[in-house]
Amino acid sequence: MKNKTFGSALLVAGTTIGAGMLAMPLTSAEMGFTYTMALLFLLWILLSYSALLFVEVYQTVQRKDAGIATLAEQYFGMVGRVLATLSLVIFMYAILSAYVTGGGSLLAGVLPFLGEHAAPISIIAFTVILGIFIVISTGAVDGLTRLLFMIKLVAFVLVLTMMLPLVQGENLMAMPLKEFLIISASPVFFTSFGFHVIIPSINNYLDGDIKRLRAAIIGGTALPLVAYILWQMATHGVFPQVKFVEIINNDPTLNGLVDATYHVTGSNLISGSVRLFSTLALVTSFLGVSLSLFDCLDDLLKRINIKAGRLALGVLTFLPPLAFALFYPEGFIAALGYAGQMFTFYGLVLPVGLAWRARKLHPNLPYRVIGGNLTLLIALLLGLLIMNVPFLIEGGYLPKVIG
Ligand SMILES: N[C@@H](Cc1ccccc1)C(=O)O
Repeated sequence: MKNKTFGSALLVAGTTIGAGMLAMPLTSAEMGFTYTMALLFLLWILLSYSALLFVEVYQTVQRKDAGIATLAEQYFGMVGRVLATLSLVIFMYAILSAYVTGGGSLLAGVLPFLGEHAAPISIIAFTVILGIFIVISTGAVDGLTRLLFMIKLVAFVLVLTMMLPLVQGENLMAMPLKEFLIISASPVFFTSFGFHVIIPSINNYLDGDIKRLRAAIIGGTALPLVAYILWQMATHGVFPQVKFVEIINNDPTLNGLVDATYHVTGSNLISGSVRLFSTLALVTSFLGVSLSLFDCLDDLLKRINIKAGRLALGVLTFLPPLAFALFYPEGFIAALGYAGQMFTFYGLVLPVGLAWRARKLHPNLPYRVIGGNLTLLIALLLGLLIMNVPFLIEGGYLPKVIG
């Protein structure tokens, strides 16, 4: 594979742009575009910062294939290893089960001749076909992601060329309908910028070259930011806020949004493009998360001195989400409810802790993320706040949002 840094940046962007992007406009409909922009920038900075903290800490690893849980053990002992492993593995199994279910039902839609077995067959086919690439190698996943990401980009540009000309300046001026919506919406936006599980895989893929890892992360997070801004501008700008809120109250799903855009643009092409785009968003994010889980399990097995082959690792990666999707969907839906919390833990609280310890033990590391202890503290506090937002909404302290 020629330029691995470019490929890694696309793996980051591909993992990031997933289901979250589709949920975001529904979550922020009542918030108005200005506040939406503010939240996008703030969370982009926060999550790029935490990813770069991982890069900083990766300068101190002993093996280039060390996983996040190995880093946690290096700095926080067995407690760190166990907490990191649990939050990573449960998070990834839950999100993969959701992706397998979603991908399966999309596939079943084009295979109706399978009759009553369409759903399970499609779920299995979706997983096996994509799983093969994971089992082959990271290079194979890189190749497939490049291809799919390009098609995804074309579909997205098509959506934008149809929607952006209809944007009206006054729609973008809308203010939040309730106070503190920006806080309520933060977990959905936060998870939308998530990709951190893939850092160990690309660190290994780039042979532990910190400069290239850093470049891949900066490039790979800039792309989603631009995509999210344009997407929010299109959705917030096409509809007056009252209408936008009405749409999502009638059907708070992507389908509702697609139908509404179809009415405004009068074009069938828009529904097709949004559908193609959302399918590919799901697939590229699935590829990124599966690759991450595969490497995370490898890291765990190495720790307990089990040498598993790629096929066995593939089975361990895909069998549980398949089983959940086929036999016990309630299980992963329950786990998914806590996905945001698990991600805030390993994606923000943990890297802050790691960097804090690493800076004490290795004060002269060549690369250091800007900002000192105060920045670490602010990031930690924001992480703790975002982690508690669902409880604050439940307790009635914050307004409810979709997502
Ligand atoms: N950002 C992904 C979700 C995700 C979060 C964290 C890690 C990996 C994936 C999405 O929007 O769907």
